[in-house]
Amino acid sequence: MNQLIYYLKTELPNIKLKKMLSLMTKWQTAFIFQAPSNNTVRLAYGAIAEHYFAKDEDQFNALKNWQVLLKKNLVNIKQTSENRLALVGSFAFDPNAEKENAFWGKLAQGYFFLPKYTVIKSGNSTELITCSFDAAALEKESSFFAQKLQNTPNYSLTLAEHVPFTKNNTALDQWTDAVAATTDKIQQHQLEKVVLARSLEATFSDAVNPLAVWRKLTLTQPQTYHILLKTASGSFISSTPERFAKFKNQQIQTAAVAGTIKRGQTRAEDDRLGSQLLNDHKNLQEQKYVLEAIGKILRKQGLTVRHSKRPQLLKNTNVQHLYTPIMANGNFELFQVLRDLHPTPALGGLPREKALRQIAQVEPGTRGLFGSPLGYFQFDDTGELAVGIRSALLTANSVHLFAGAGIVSESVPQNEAAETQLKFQPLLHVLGDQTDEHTDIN
Ligand SMILES: C=C(O[C@@H]1C=C(C(=O)O)C=C[C@H]1O)C(=O)O
Repeated sequence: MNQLIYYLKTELPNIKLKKMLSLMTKWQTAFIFQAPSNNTVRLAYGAIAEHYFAKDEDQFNALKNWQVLLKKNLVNIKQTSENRLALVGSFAFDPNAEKENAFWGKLAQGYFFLPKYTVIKSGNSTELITCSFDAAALEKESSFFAQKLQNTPNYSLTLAEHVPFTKNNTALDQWTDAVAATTDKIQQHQLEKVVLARSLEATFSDAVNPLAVWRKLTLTQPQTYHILLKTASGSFISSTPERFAKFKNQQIQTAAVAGTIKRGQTRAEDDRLGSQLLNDHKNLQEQKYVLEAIGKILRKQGLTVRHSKRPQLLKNTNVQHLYTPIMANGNFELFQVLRDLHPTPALGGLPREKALRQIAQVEPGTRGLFGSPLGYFQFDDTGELAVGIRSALLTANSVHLFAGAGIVSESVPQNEAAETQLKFQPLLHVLGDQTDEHTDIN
């Protein structure tokens, strides 16, 4: 694509998020990104340019090349100083995956797009960035869209259309067998850690509305990211607690998130479980593998790496994790660092290639976007990506949920199954599931 793309940034009056969501129902391609405890929401409507990764493509290199090409063709018609135009979307977990799952459709290999309209809402200030191939039409398109936003009715949160639903969870026995076989291999020192995932399909009597699911997740999971990638072939939604990378000039922030226990019913029980986790050998081992691997990768790129010695707790509504924020400074080639980091042993394992082979062998299908970096790349070389866990693919009446757990030598298959069950809870709850599953893990 060698056409010039003109863009214009304007400030909008204060508009409610509900209106922004409401307007989004009309767009086939859309994206929303909100980081934890951050009052900034990025919303993208429509694609003016898009990139589906090809099978076996080096996805990080492909995105880099596409970004460079677009950058050459972007024209800021007002030359306003700062603007936050960005490519938005998701990579795939394993572009070389041989198995397939038809439900991923065109999203299987990952997808990024340049939005036609970008709305960034930070508190009371709202910015609109409009892109067009037609410079003469740009101002008109921008004000027309702004008007539509203001005149749209508030979005209703009704999820009634989602119930009742049926779940298909038959593969659980197969999954615990895979965990047992993997634990054996780890005990025989063939591997150190492997993260195994399983999926669950929920079928509804009616189409599931991805925007209602996104909104409900923001209300029930306040401590996580809230990300939605909406396309004609399905919507991927993630309420992940895990940062993959937040980057700007000379700095990358990432995190080791690994090691999990349930939340307590009371404050005292919750504290007890938290301190149990902070002192649990098996979970500390999971955390250590991730932290050391990330540190090693960043140092190899010549970066100075800083993090605390001991992990802290990251508390979500249904689970608490061991968590170590990591800061790296220095000169770096962004896409090289991202390629080297993915997948960290929080989603893949150690040693990486062997763990990925084990995953490919025992998991029944492809992970698609589950566990992949998803987020945005601004053209000023800043941006943020999260790890697409606590996630689901929504296609018409059907929702495929995914959850994984880190397997190490002390893993007990039933406990790992319970851990994945807990990780399904946030989405199941939002989808209207009332059944009380057995979710004990210790
Ligand atoms: C794989 C998932 O989570 C990952 C595995 C964790 C663990 O094994 O303790 C914790 C957080 C994530 O890094 C998931 O939620 O699906």
